[in-house]
Amino acid sequence: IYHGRQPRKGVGLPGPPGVPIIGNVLQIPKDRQWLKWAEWKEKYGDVYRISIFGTPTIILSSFQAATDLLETRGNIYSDRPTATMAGELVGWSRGLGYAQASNNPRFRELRRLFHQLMGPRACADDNLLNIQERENKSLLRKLLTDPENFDAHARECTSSLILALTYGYPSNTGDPLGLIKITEDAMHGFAVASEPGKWWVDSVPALKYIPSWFPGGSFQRAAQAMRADLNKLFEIPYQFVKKEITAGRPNPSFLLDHLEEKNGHETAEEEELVQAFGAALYSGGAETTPSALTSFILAMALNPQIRFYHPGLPTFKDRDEGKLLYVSALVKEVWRWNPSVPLGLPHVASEDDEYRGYTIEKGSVVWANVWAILHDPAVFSSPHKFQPDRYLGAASEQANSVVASAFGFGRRICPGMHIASNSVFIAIATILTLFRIEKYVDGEGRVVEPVEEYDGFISHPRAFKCRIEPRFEGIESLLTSEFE
Ligand code: HEM
Repeated sequence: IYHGRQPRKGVGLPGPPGVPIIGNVLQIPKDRQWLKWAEWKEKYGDVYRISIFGTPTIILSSFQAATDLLETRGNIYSDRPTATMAGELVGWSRGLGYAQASNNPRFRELRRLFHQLMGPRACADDNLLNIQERENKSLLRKLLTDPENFDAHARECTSSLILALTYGYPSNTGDPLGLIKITEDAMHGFAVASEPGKWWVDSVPALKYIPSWFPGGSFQRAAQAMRADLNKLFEIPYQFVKKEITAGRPNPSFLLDHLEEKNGHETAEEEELVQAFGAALYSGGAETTPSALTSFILAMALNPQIRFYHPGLPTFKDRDEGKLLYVSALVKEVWRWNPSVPLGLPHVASEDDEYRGYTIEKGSVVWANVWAILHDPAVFSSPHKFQPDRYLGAASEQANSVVASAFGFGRRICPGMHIASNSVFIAIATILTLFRIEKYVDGEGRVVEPVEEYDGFISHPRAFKCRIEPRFEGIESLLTSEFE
């Protein structure tokens, strides 16, 4: 771990030399930074320091270091860096991901709402599990009728689930308010505004005072358009529920419970907070779960030897009775093989700290290289291979605990991890039961190897083709009757 160096007290961490002012910026690729950072681990150890425009930036590349700092000393490392573009200018700092934790009642309140809607207890509740099974069947039906667009279906079904849970918005009536489009537009803005290195204003916050008409001010126009999309996401679903209440036909939902509890006495601040909560659900969920589902399909196309049989359509009840251990192992391997958030989200040191004799200054940005942790050959042998059985059997304890790193660490750990685990679990169990996933065969009978390539800060397999075919006849009627 120390790479032979003895830690010395009070000194700065090792790291690649940079240049004045911009530091190591030019050495970091625009895409898949985690690979470069994993390379640097080999040279500088599992805790090293780089500089981004003068900001000390600490990269943690082992489970030990990430848990020591971000969990054990979580009170020091639970803030986020200020994100000028996505957070301030577009407005996502009203949600959770960009909120500061220290002395921020809003942070605690948003985490509490997440816990209430999708904490471990809520995610074991039959009502929620039934909604997840129902939304999953809609994914299965789409795969049956239009298998080529599996990627789009995974996205739509994730959005539908959030809309159903939060607002009771029905997914089987064709999206009359166009909410899926509204969420997609806002989320596109979130992804673009959050792209590391894309916006100068993130590195030089004083640029935020440049007006939009000024040369170089085009980022302000981009921010305004993205902000307008975000405002729609705040307001339109919220107004939908209020109208349904007035019309006397609201579906059960998180927001309905909340409004009933307030009984017409909601303050403007409470209204804004609960709207921000709805948007926070998307910011965390809309890209990640579909990325995991698409990674799963890619893994199956690349590993046709993986098979799974279950009599009838698997349910959460089967899981809870301990019948689907192999599927649980598959889910974990999906988290590990292509972690959806390979660098997690950045944490900030809110005071000076010392670790292994090195100094970490207040204000340092701290990233856990989740990808490197999940591809550490000391924990996961042949880390590039997709091998679900690494979580089964006597020697699997370490793999089982380290794989949770896919959801981050400490006070900022992903609050959607239980619902995401449910979604991916039920999708994998049922898809493998009903469908064969194989490599694509072109018009001339040639097998087309899917290429394993990824894009984005939320890492998503690049578009690839495969065949998703029913394993047996009569799936349609099975799904329809079960659905009804
Ligand atoms: C494939 C599934 C998912 C993965 C791999 C994932 C991973 C992560 C990671 C690594 C973080 C950063 C944790 C840290 O700072 O240490 C995070 C934060 C977050 N996730 Fe997830 N996530 C997933 C699904 C979801 C879902 C479904 C939701 C909501 C519906 C969600 C909501 C959030 C939110 C709001 C945060 C920010 C929390 C905070 O800053 O306090 N995530 N997630």
